[in-house]
Amino acid sequence: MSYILGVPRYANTAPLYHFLEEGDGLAFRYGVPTELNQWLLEGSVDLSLVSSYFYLENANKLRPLPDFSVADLGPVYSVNLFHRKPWSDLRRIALTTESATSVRLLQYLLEKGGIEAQYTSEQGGLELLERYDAVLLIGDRAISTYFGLLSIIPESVHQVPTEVEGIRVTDLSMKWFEQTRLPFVFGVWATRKNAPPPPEIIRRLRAARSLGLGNLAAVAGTEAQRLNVPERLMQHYLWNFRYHLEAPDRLGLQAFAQAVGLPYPDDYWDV
Ligand SMILES: C=C(O[C@@H]1C=C(C(=O)O)C=C[C@H]1O)C(=O)O
Repeated sequence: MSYILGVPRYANTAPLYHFLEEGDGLAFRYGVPTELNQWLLEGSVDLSLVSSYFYLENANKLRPLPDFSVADLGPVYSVNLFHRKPWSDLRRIALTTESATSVRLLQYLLEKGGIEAQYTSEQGGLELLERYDAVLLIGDRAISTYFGLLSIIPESVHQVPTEVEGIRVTDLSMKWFEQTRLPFVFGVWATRKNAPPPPEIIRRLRAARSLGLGNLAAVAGTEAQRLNVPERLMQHYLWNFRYHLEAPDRLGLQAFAQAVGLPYPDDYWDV
């Protein structure tokens, strides 16, 4: 019987699993974050990336690893609200079905700005702007859509446009940073509370992460090809993430819990 790891098939987690080998008691199950969240809770995966919001909601049943995250400080580039109207005029919003965290983050940011919007879960891309004021995309789809709008890849991050041909791109993580000056944690890796993670598996995960981050060009090359975007863009996208749930990230997670009215358990596996 293999230990089953829930893995999102997103470029942003590739540095963690690119060098992780299946076999020898370990198997992968791929899904989008909303699927992984449910699979972990119901027991069809043993250890998984979960949306940070889902973890906070289910903290009585789940416990995270102490040092694994998908987080960033400032822009993330792949949790994007695409819209034509200004932020304050947004009323009807189409939401990705893949995410728990960013949906809640968006609602929080709009409510905080006194904006009352209607939210509908939809699968799709920019064509949804024909029927909605805004569309929220995450992960690979958000990166591909953003790249699709750019005619050139800027030399400097300060030249990345936030509006192209009338379509505005609001990076939710950047908005969070402007308000809090803290990192934002999109995902953590967790098990069910009654099923501690085997130390040997964690050792393999940490070794794979070291290799992935140490050989980021190789990871970025594979992911750039898969998504058909330039390697330079993929490299910058990946090195911008924070994968170790360090003290500032935990503060960010705590602030997010507070923002959405959930307790912050501060309870991690000692592994
Ligand atoms: C930053 C991202 O992180 C992902 C977003 C998640 C969410 O919003 O629920 C969960 C896990 C992360 O891998 C992204 O996909 O763009």
